[in-house]
Amino acid sequence: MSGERTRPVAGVPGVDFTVDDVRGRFPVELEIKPLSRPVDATVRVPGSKSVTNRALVVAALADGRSRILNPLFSDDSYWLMDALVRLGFGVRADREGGEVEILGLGGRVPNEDVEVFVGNAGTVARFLPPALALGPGPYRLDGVPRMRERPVGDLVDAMRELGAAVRYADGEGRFPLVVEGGGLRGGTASVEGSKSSQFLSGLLMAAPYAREGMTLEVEGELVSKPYVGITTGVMRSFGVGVEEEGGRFTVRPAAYGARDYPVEPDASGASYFMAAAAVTGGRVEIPGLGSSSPQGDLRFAEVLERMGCEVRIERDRVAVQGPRRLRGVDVDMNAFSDTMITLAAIAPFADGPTTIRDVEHTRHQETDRISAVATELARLGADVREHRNGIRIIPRETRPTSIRTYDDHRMAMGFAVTGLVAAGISIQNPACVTKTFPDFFRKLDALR
Ligand SMILES: O=C(O)C1=C[C@@H](OP(=O)(O)O)[C@@H](O)[C@H](O)C1
Ligand SMILES: C=C(OP(=O)(O)O)C(=O)O
Repeated sequence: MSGERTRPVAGVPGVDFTVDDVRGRFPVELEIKPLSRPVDATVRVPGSKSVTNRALVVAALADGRSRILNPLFSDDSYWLMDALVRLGFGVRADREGGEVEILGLGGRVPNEDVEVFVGNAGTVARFLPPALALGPGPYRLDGVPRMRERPVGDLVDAMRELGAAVRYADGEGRFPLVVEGGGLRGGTASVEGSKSSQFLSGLLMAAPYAREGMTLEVEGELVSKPYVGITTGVMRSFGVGVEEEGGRFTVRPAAYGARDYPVEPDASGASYFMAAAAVTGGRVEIPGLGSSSPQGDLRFAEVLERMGCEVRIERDRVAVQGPRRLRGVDVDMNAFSDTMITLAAIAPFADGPTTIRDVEHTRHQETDRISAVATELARLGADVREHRNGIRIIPRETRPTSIRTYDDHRMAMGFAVTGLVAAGISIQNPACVTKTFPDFFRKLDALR
């Protein structure tokens, strides 16, 4: 699992392994051998983490049986499914068949007095508390040690404004939390958006079942904006509309309808393979991801285009052809910062500096990402300038390096792409990829 702490899990019917089992199959360190020729591949990436975990929450709140098709099976979705089982929802996963069935209870949470473990999944940590306020409670939520450092206070403040009884079981502003339950009054609340968009998304998904409906006014600059569009899109698909006007989101009392819901491939996961095409001057095609995708991380393809790649985004696929020489870029990645590490990891091979701006919020994620990237790029030989909210990378010749990943899946996946072109790269603790992409190294190996 993502982190050092484990605890007994309820187990998800149809999933016959634990997160620890999967992690145990990885070596302590993995050497990445450079490719002997440019990449030329069609890569099927797993279902989107963000869409999967929204669909699971909304399906549990809907009335009746839903099937989530092509869901992501990884630590982050496992912890959500495990939580739903503990809470008393009917969940049946079929990994081979690529689906999860959820029996939703129309806004009711059946079990009281439940302990929920969220791992290091921001989506589980921030999406469940508002939904749990609807149940009888109490619900105690905890995660790995890093989750105890990640921000949640802005969510708790907004929940309290909406009439939810929620308290900190340990330190103020941090996990673990206790949600007392008893229903959600709703009404108007402000929610701070500058640390994470997940607070707003979590509140919106529970909003239809608040007695007075909900109006949320975003305070501060909302980071990772496209994720809110993913939230409202999933809600709309399950029959509930969100009115949005100038940073004000209104949801009227309503009920989700159960349905079959297909999950599109994960755009953040796809970024590593697009980057592989870019740095090797090769070609990669990602089927199933296309121009109508709500995933902001698809904008990474536009960054590659600015770096000299030829990019085609069609209705149901994305194709990237790498250039002979990659250009450095200056880019604001606030809206799609999960691909920041992917860009940083190929920046050493551009013909000039790359500047990544406005990503201070990534300091609160799996690790302090700006600092982790700066440290490892410097160890790799690049000339790096770290700023409070960004980073500038000036390419220099790379040297063999054992990359530390700080238990951050994106550090492991990003720098594995570096290893496809630089000699002597190995990845420490490669098992951390199980957070969102357990199969990542097998897919990377298939590029050979
Ligand atoms: O809502 C979501 O699914 C996510 C929102 C983003 O988080 P922040 O809003 O905290 O930046 C993103 O980094 C994360 O991987 C997934
Ligand atoms: C920031 C990420 O995850 P989380 O959902 O835990 O915030 C991520 O996947 O890059």
